[in-house]
Amino acid sequence: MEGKLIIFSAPSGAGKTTIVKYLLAKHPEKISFSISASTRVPREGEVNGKDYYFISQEEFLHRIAKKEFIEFEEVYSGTFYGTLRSEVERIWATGKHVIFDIDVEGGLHLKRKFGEQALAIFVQPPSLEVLEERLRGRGTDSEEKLQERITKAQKELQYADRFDVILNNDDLNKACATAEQLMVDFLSEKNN
Ligand SMILES: Nc1nc2c(ncn2[C@@H]2O[C@H](COP(=O)(O)OP(=O)(O)O)[C@@H](O)[C@H]2O)c(=O)[nH]1
Ligand SMILES: Nc1ncnc2c1ncn2[C@@H]1O[C@H](COP(=O)(O)OP(=O)(O)O)[C@@H](O)[C@H]1O
Repeated sequence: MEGKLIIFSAPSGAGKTTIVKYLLAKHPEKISFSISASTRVPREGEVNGKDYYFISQEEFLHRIAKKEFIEFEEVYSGTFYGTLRSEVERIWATGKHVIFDIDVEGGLHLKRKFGEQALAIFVQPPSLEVLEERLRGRGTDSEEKLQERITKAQKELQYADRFDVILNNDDLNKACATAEQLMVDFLSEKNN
């Protein structure tokens, strides 16, 4: 059985992981997280097979060759991320819908591929300055990586209007409540 796809995309630091985690905690019976494969080094507290499937670049390239990805990207120089077909099928087989935390290009790629079966939400930070503050506050990236994320964010913000919905994440509680409503409405639509 095929379910639906709920896609959250945004520049790094906009708050998509926080919002996705909120929805997963609140609706575990409806949705399940698409665990991406990544060649990134795990952050403090991240668990292999829960946050990501952390794999080597060699294995990633091998899986590209075997056509195991629905989409993949070199999101930051030298770091690959990708959605495994097996992951989406595994979740659908449990009767749940799939929720994604994925970069802007990847989100648009999935939307193009799945059309009405997917809801693509762009999480909009109040400003680039606030985005930078949030990234610094999170404290997970070196100055170099932070600058790379901010440069990429400037480009990504221009793609917001290609998404089905733009979700403002100024007040986190409001953003979570709106995201929940959007999701519940979309999942209750029958004809897609
Ligand atoms: N295209 C694509 N992007 C992904 C995938 N998984 C994660 N990403 C994105 O890669 C970027 C980097 O993720 P991460 O290193 O976890 O840091 P974050 O930016 O703080 O969430 C984020 O924009 C993620 O949403 C994937 O499977 N495909
Ligand atoms: N509305 C908000 N107001 C203030 N801080 C926020 C808000 N949303 C998220 N954050 C914080 O900003 C940082 C980046 O959020 P995160 O969810 O990791 O973003 P992303 O997954 O888009 O990179 C985290 O430290 C998070 O707690």
